Amino acid sequence: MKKIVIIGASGHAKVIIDIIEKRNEYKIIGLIDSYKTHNEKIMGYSILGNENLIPQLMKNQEIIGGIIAIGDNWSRGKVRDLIKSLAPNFKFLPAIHPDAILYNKFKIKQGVVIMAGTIINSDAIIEEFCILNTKSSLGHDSLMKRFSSLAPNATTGGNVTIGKFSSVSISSTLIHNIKIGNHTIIGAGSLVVKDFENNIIAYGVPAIKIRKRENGELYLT
Ligand SMILES: CC(=O)SCCNC(=O)CCNC(=O)[C@H](O)C(C)(C)COP(=O)(O)OP(=O)(O)OC[C@H]1O[C@@H](n2cnc3c(N)ncnc32)[C@H](O)[C@@H]1OP(=O)(O)O
Repeated sequence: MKKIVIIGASGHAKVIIDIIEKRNEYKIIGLIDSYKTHNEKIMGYSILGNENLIPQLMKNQEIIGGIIAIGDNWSRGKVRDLIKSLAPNFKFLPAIHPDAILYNKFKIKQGVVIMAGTIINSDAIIEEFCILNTKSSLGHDSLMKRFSSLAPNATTGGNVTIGKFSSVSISSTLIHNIKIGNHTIIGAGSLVVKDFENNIIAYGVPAIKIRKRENGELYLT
């Protein structure tokens, strides 16, 4: 079985480890994390070190790549860029739960994570490194741009666009034809009935613009 690492050691990483174990396609040799203690164990897997260790693991342990298990969209992008610069041949694998429902011709791109109970409907496009969290639902003909995410139970109607690095938070609903700009956060439990531009936080029922936000501002603390 091909060997991989998981990058990240949070609760999100635990859910991804469970997906990999269920699919039984890759052997996880350990976790990569910059913040947790070396050799600390998560779900039985040791933290091996930080991203700088990856070139050595590719050479000595023959890992082929791994999955970036970082929920924050901006941080996931930064870590992807770092690994790409350290190890250009590292394969950024997807993690797709066997109980996700994907339309027949769905194309899986690198780094995409799709969790249990998610539904992706016909002709929806999901770009690289997006997360579709537990029981989220993406409507037909919708587009999720790179590094965007749907939190658990987030739902979109058909023909929706979610911009780069943007996040639709837990249990929010977007009606059909909505367009969300880049780096925008739709807060938890919102009902979105109009478009929102780049770099804002919006929430409520119906959702309204609350304030501006900078690229990379935290939203999962
Ligand atoms: C598996 C997983 O766990 S995946 C992660 C799941 N979690 C999520 O999706 C949550 C994402 N985060 C959110 O939705 C946050 O509420 C954010 C990012 C939109 C807003 O966060 P902040 O700007 O830090 O808001 P903050 O917490 O300081 O609250 C400010 C005020 O807005 C209110 N508020 C914050 N979010 C919302 C919301 N979604 N709806 C209504 N009111 C809200 C707060 O109650 C507070 O009100 P108050 O001033 O009267 O006390």
